[in-house]
Amino acid sequence: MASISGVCSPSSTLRPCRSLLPLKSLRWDAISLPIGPSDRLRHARPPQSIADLSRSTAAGGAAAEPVEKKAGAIEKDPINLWHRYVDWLYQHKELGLYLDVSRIGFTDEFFERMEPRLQKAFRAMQELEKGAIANPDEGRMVGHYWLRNPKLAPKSFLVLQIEKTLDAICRFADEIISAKIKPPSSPAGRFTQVLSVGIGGSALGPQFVAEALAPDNPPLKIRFIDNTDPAGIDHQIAQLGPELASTLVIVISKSGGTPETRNGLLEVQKAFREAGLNFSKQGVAITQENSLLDNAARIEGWLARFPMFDWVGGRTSEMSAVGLLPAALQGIDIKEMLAGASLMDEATRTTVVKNNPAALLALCWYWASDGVGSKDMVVLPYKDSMLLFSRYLQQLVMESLGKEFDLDGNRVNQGLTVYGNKGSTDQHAYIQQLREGVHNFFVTFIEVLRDRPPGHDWELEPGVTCGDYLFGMLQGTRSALYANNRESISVTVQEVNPRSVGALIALYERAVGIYASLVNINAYHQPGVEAGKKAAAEVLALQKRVLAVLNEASCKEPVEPLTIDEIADRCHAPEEIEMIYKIVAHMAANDRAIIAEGSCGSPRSIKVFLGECNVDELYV
Ligand SMILES: O=P(O)(O)OC[C@H]1O[C@H](O)[C@H](O)[C@@H](O)[C@@H]1O
Repeated sequence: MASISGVCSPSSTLRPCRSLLPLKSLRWDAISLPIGPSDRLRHARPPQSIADLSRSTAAGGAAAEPVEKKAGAIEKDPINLWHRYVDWLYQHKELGLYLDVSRIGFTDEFFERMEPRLQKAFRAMQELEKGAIANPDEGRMVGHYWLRNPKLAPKSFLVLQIEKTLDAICRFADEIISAKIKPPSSPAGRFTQVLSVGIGGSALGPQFVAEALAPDNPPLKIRFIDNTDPAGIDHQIAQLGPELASTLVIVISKSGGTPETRNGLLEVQKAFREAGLNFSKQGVAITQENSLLDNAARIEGWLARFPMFDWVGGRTSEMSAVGLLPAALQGIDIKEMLAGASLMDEATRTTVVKNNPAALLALCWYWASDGVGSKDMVVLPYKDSMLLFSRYLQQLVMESLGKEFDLDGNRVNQGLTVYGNKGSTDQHAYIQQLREGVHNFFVTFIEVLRDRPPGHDWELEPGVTCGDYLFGMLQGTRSALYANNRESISVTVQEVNPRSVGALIALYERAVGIYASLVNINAYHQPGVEAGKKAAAEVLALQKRVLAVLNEASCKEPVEPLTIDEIADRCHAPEEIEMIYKIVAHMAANDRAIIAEGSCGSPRSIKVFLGECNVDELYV
């Protein structure tokens, strides 16, 4: 197809038609929203203080209760602080994991007041583990805890399913690594690369674990396609180059119908065709039985298919085939990951709050963010390999806790914002603001005691190693923040290994579940995600209508160029005029046979027609 992008070239600048209202001029009382019974309480006036904020949400029906003003709770006396540290320090001996909550200033009264609600949360968790429908909106059980202890699953067929799948994963990974299963036309004679295609919960766990645990020379190297960005996909495929012939493509999607993942698959399949390779001999699907993906993989005879279970949510799927197969292919000991998670699960089942690290975390989050997400959680692992932990937690925490309604249907707009990268790198980026700027966060430090494998360390100056610096940076930042009343939690592990990573995942999964109970929300659904997906589908449907209208006008003799207003009119979508302009600009920038004459900066001046019309083309 001929394509001319006219003046809508990349250098054209798109400007808003009118200057936007400065944010400063927005006033609380100027915002008028539809007010329902619970809205009325929330919107009556802006919250004046932390306590007000909690109260107003509680009044709206949420489980959040007011917490007292916190300034007085920050202990500054070093000896008292040491006592607080010792009194509250949690240790899991077998895992070598510590949790220090001493730099969160909750009071004994708060702890006692929360006790009954924590007991309620424990009971809810026990029911969940026994197979209750813990995700009522979707009518689903929530069973990720069974994955690391199948005997807990409430039905014997579930136990079998879990055990059978784990065996199949181990066997398949062994056969791939040992080249018992080979790609048909690989010069290497074995699979050397994994290309994982998936998004959200079907990517973040495998990405985090690969970064944290893959050995320097894994049996198979892994790379990811986790978006529908064509340039990103091209980059991954180009990086593989001729090694595409030795690449195992794992397509991961619980639903089997996520558009980004489908697109990634179609792009990869095209690359296989162009390279003269047979995709089905190198493709593996991880998805729910009978999903679109599962059916395609079965009909096309892909190399293997592994199940995802209805009762495992995407963001808690790292210990299912989703996380275990990619990990096993990189030579990561997945049984150790499961063992670490299982040990942590046991530890977080205790109903003695002080001995339950997940309950302590949930309690700290509640205290620090007033039970309404008023402060963000900055996650700072001081270890490069843990870089993606915050990104992984972002989905686990924010998709689970970021909810508009509570379980009783009250509007609560709950959530807990998570961000962070790693220390000490971030000390040279944004710690300045954390120390001195807006006080809207609390920190979680992740400390790893072992700097390097034994026998590799050396002193770069007398008595001091490189790792000592990292340690010093962490401790220094923790102290400096606390001195300025900025609270923090510290989680310490001996080293980053499959066991500790499994334990950390399990710890945060449980903490999220307990916190969700404390604020009375469903942690296991994601209704908000659907709105964006629906809107995206509508944009694509509109694009087809635009193309149909343009095609008709461009098939006329002479060709009839149309203004954006005319296109909107002929699409019977005058209210979509801005979106139509954006569709035209996007297609024009991508050599899509659209000719847009005029200036992109003046949308009304544009006249559009197709470089080629197709009388037979059906766009709708
Ligand atoms: O695994 P899939 O069905 O492809 O879903 C991938 C992701 O899709 C959505 O965005 C959900 O909000 C995520 O929770 C999910 O992990």
